[in-house]
Order: sequence, then C-alpha cells, then structure tokens
Amino acid sequence: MKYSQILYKKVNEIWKQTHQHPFVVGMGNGDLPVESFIRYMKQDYVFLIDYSKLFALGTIKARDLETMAAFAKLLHETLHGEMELHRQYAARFGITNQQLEDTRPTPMNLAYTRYMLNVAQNGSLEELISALLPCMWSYWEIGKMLAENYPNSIEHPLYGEWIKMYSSDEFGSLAGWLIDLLDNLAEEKSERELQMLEEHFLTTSRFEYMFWDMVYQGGDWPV
Ligand SMILES: Cc1ncc(CN)c(N)n1
Repeated sequence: MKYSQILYKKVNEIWKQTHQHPFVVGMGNGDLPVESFIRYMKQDYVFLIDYSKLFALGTIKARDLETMAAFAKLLHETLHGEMELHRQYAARFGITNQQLEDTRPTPMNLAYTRYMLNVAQNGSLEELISALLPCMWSYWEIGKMLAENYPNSIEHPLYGEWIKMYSSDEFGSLAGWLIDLLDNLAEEKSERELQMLEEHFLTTSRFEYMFWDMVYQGGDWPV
C-alpha cells in the first residue's frame, strides 16, 4: 500500500468529522451565515500568506530542479490564484486588499501556521510536505464532496466559486503532485522517520478541523 493511503486511513475519522462540520455543510446547502464566511475569508487570507512561505521553503529544500519548479508553481498559484479568489470575495463586501492583509490572526490560526513553519524551517523536505499536505488534500476532498453531495452548490451566488475552485481538476492535480512526491520520498525512509511524518500529518489534519471550528465559532484573543 502506498504511504499516502496509510496516512489517509489514519486521518479518516478526523476528515469525516471535518466533512460534517456545520461550516462545511453550510457552504454545501447554502445555510452558512455570510458573517461566518467573511470571518473565514479574512482569517484564511493571513493563513495563506504564511502558508505560501512553506512552498518557498519547499524550493529551498528540494533536491532537484523539477521539484524546485513545482514548488515555485505552487507558490505562484497560491499568491495569484487562491488568494485572488479571497480578494474578489472581499471586494464584494467592500473589504480592501490592505484590510485583508492587516487581519490579525486568531490564536488558533497563529498556532497552526507557526507549527507548520517550525516544521518547514527545522525539519526535512519530507516533514515539510507531510505537515502541509492535509491543507491541500483535505480541501480537495471537501471541494469534491460538496460538488458531489450538493450538486446545486456550484451555482450558489456566494459559495459556488469556492466549491468550484477546490473541486477543480487544476487544484486536484497540484494536490496529486504533492501526494506522489511524498509517496516517492517515503520509500527510502525508516519506520522511525515515517512515524514522525505521520505525526505531522495527523496534527495538521486536526488543525484543519480546528480552523473550520474557529471561523464558525468566532474564537479570538480574549483581550
Ligand atoms: C486553513 C486552510 N487550509 C488549507 C487551505 C487550502 N490551501 C486553505 N486555503 N486554508
């Protein structure tokens, strides 16, 4: 069995609960309050600024030109594709790009990005990938699940664009490339190293769930 399939099984329960989270379900059936979506978009924008840096660190840790170029492409797609979606959403609500960028990350958001940046800066290329992969892979799974279970959701005036982007073949092929890369790299790793990668994968899968919960519940600094 491929290493990614082993990981997929390990996070099955976490991802299942993520798919059932009211924020995710609310995008599918259109019931999600707009204020929750605006909170998500702002928090996610500053999340993506740090997340982009992981791809930059991926180019530094890459061991060949092809991998370097692929990480550079992911960096470009995040800054100019994924984040552009957020900028367009924000404009609809009269939120400027500067206001988006100035969003103060919540403690949960900060904990998540600091965890990944710490792994990316201090760990191996394999650790970096295993920490960031749930972000891409779980979003792709959510996009596909929503498009399949809620076929009309693609037409939703607000959430439709989000679902279209994350269920798209383009997004899926970027996630797929990262999955294949981890599978190849994992072949040469010891049990102990694989255990560490699994730990990162599980941790950031849990962080993903917590991120949805944070933007739904509105968790912020107490003072
Ligand atoms: C919190 C989070 N995780 C993942 C993704 C998908 N890149 C995202 N936009 N935001």
